[in-house]
Amino acid sequence: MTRRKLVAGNWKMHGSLAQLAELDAIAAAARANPQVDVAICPPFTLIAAAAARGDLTIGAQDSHQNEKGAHTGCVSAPMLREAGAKLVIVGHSERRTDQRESDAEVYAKARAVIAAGMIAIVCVGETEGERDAGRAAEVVERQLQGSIPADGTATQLVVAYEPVWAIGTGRTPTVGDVAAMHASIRTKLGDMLDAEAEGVRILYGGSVKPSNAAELMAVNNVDGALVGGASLTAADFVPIIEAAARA
Ligand SMILES: O=C(CO)COP(=O)(O)O
Repeated sequence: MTRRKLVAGNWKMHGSLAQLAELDAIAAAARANPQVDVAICPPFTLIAAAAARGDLTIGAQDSHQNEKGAHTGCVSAPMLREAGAKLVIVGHSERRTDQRESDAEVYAKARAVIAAGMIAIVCVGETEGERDAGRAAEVVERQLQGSIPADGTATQLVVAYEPVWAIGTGRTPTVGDVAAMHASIRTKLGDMLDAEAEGVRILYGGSVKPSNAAELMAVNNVDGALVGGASLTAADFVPIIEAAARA
């Protein structure tokens, strides 16, 4: 099956109204490469302004699992949808660490995002210690088992494999290690989702840059990228979009 590649930028806690000017060239690159899906996930405060431009798919970086309620400081999936978000990252390792999010919470958030009519990008990935101990595949399989809704909503599901030790470090796994992990994720998704697993895109994330994007995007079962630092400027992000388009 051919899966459309998705290149999504995660701005994390970066950006400003002024920085939305970067979206001019990013949206132009998205238009010039229609075979690739492109999205930017800015902080909550910028979602509405970014989406109002109308020229680029905009997402969010987290969602509460409930639709509404007494949860000071939180934002729900229907609120994100109303602001213009089309997809939501859930279970990023920074939230699993900083906010101590469990697989069960990530599962609930993914379900909320899907129920609100958006795409959930569910992040998984091992720490360096887990990889060194030979447990990377086992850890990722456990995260998938606990965080992925397996109830017939696979068309709104994307998985992002982000090895924690590769995020923001400039280090990446070997192409062989990425291929092995993405194949093992595909197999696990097959166990959980049956035939629908073939349509689920598996993104690679962690120090994706213009210089390594082409080789990463060419790996079997790599259906795009979740990009942090290199998504903050069009100068870095556009070549990654172009590499995905050529892969
Ligand atoms: O965490 C990431 C995307 O969600 C990856 O971040 P970097 O691309 O900055 O390594």
